[in-house]
Amino acid sequence: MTDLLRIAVPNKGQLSEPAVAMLREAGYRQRKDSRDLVLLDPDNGAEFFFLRPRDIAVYVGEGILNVGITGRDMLLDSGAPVEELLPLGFGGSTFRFAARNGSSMTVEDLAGKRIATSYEGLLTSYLAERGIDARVIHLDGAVESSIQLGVADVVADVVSTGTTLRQAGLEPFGEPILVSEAVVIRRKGAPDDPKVEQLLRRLRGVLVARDYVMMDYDVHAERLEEATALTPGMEGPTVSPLHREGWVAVRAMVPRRDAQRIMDDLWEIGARAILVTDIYACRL
Ligand SMILES: Nc1ncnc2c1ncn2[C@@H]1O[C@H](COP(=O)(O)OP(=O)(O)OP(=O)(O)O)[C@@H](O)[C@H]1O
Ligand SMILES: O=P(O)(O)OC[C@H]1O[C@H](OP(=O)(O)OP(=O)(O)O)[C@H](O)[C@@H]1O
Ligand SMILES: [Mg+2]
Repeated sequence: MTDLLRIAVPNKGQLSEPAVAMLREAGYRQRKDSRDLVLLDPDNGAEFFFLRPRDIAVYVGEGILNVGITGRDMLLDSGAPVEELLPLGFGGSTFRFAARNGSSMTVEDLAGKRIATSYEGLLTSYLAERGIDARVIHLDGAVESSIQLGVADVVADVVSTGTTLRQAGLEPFGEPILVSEAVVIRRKGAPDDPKVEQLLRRLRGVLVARDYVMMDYDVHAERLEEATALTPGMEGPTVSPLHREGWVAVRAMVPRRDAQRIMDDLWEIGARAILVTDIYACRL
C-alpha cells in the first residue's frame, strides 16, 4: 500500500467538479458522494484526498501528499514550496484590482487605500514589489461587497466572466495581477516519480482528446500534398492506398475547433468521404 500515489483534489468550489470529471475521464475511480473525504483506487495505484482548494498547496508542500490539483492563484498565494507540473485548461480566471464604476482608478492611486482581498499573499507581494504602501483587508469571500459596505476602497479579486463585479457596480483597472487556471502541483524539488509521470500522461491524454478530433478522408493522389498541408497531424498523417486507381485514404488528428473549416477546404480540393470522430483516449 505504501507505493500508492496520493493525490489532493478540491472538495468544493469552482474547481471541484471539473477536476473530478477530468480524473474520471483519465480512468480513475472518483467519489460518488460529495461528502467522501478519501477514496482508494487500488486498480490504478492511487488514493484521492478531497480537500479545500486553498489547503492543497499546504499538504503537497509539506510532502504529505504527492501531487494536487488547485488554482495557480491559490498556490502562489499560499507561499508553499510547490511547483506547477501541468496546466489543466479549466478554472480559468484573472486576479485583478477593481473599484467603483467611473472612479477611473489606476495602480498609481493605490497608495494609502484600503484594499480588500481573499488572496493576501498575492496582494502583499504585488504591493511590496512595487513599493506601494496600502492597507490590506483580509476577507474570506464575497469580497466585491466590501466597497459598497464601506470596509474597503478597492478590491483585488478573482474575475472570470466579470458578472460579479458588474453586479456590485465595480469595474476592473490596471493589468491583471495574475492569470490563473487549475494546475497539477508537486513539492518543489521532489524526485522524479514514474507514478506522477503516468498521472500526467493520462491527464495530457484527456486534454488532447478534448481538443482534437480524428479526421479521415479520401483524396486523389495528385492533391495529396495540398491535403496533408491542411491536415499535417501530430507527426505526419497516415496515408494508405485505396482500392481505387489514383486515390489514397488519409487519417490525421486536427484541432476540434478547426474541424469544420478544414472539412470545407478539403472538399474544395476534391477530398471526399470526409469523416470526423471523437478521440476517446490517447497517449501521445
Ligand atoms: N468564477 C470562476 N470561474 C472560474 N474559476 C474560478 C472562479 N472563481 C474562482 N475560480 C478559481 O477557482 C479556484 C478556487 O476558487 P473557489 O472560489 O472555488 O475557492 P474558495 O473561494 O476558497 O471557495 P469558496 O468559494 O467555496 O469559499 C481559484 O483558483 C480561482 O481562481
Ligand atoms: O467573474 P465571475 O464570473 O462573476 O466570477 C468571479 C467570482 O467567482 C468567485 O466567487 P465564488 O462564487 O467562489 O464566491 P466567493 O467570493 O465566496 O469565493 C470569485 O471569488 C468571484 O467573486
Ligand atoms: Mg470562491
